[in-house]
Amino acid sequence: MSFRATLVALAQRKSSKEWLSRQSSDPWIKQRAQNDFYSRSAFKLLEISENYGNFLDKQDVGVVIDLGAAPGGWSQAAARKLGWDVDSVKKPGSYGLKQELDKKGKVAGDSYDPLNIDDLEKGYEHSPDGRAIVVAVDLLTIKPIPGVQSLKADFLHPLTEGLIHDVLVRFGFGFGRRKADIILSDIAMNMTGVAVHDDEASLRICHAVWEFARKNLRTASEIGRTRGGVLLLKHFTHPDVDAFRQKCLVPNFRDVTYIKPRSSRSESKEAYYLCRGFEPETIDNFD
Ligand SMILES: C[S@@+](CC[C@H](N)C(=O)[O-])C[C@H]1O[C@@H](n2cnc3c(N)ncnc32)[C@H](O)[C@@H]1O
Repeated sequence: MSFRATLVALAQRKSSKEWLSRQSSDPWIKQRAQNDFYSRSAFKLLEISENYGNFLDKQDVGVVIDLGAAPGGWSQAAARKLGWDVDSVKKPGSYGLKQELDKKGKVAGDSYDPLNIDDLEKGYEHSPDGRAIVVAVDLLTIKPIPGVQSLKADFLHPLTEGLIHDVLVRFGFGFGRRKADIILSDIAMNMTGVAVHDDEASLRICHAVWEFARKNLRTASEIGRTRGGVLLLKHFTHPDVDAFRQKCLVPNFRDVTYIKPRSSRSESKEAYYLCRGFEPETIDNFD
């Protein structure tokens, strides 16, 4: 092995050790093992809900939309709060995955199809316990989760919003429930390392999620609670994000709170806006 290759190998070994040591001492990762969540992010959501009025526990919540949901920790945590239970599931399935079959007719894998039109599958049957639906959207496949209808799609694709409505109608939540009580966005795009580009991309996602919420979130008055209509939005710190908060979020929600959860690594630039009590200045109909 050359001197340079040895150095690289040593550096890799050192960073692997650091990573392993961080993983083994991370309380959230230990808790994940105990609670069987697909990701440590589940604890961020539970922590935020518990610290801010237990918005996931409200009995009137009928629809939660989880954007950027893979591998599925938030969706799992939300579905469990909404009364879904692993044992109550009758039929596993998912919505919108384009599965590819091999020559023998066995599932060989799945692929990304932004339209997801031709491959609707029957999802979980409703549990007698589950009182609400979670619609999870991600570019990546989400393993089946009780109470969660997964949609493998690009949230930024113009047709994805229609697909989300389709899921809501399909699973029995009808016209009165075509809007969400809670919209969660933990979307994180792949960072390029070029700050200007990454900042722009992250702000673009914030605007897109806000536009989606503006049209698809139930208002506090429709729900009948002053802090009803919740948007939890991940963002990455940079100078323009505060202007976005002031312009788009503050005038349309009763409370907008900046949150850096304990379970979020301190070195990470990520933080959240928790927006409660949706009372938009103007409401558009999406029909
Ligand atoms: C931090 S992860 C989400 C973790 C998730 N909340 C959990 O609890 O498991 C961010 C996700 O955003 C997704 N994402 C990024 N851009 C997206 C887009 N345009 N549409 C849908 N999902 C996207 C990524 O694929 C990734 O799975």
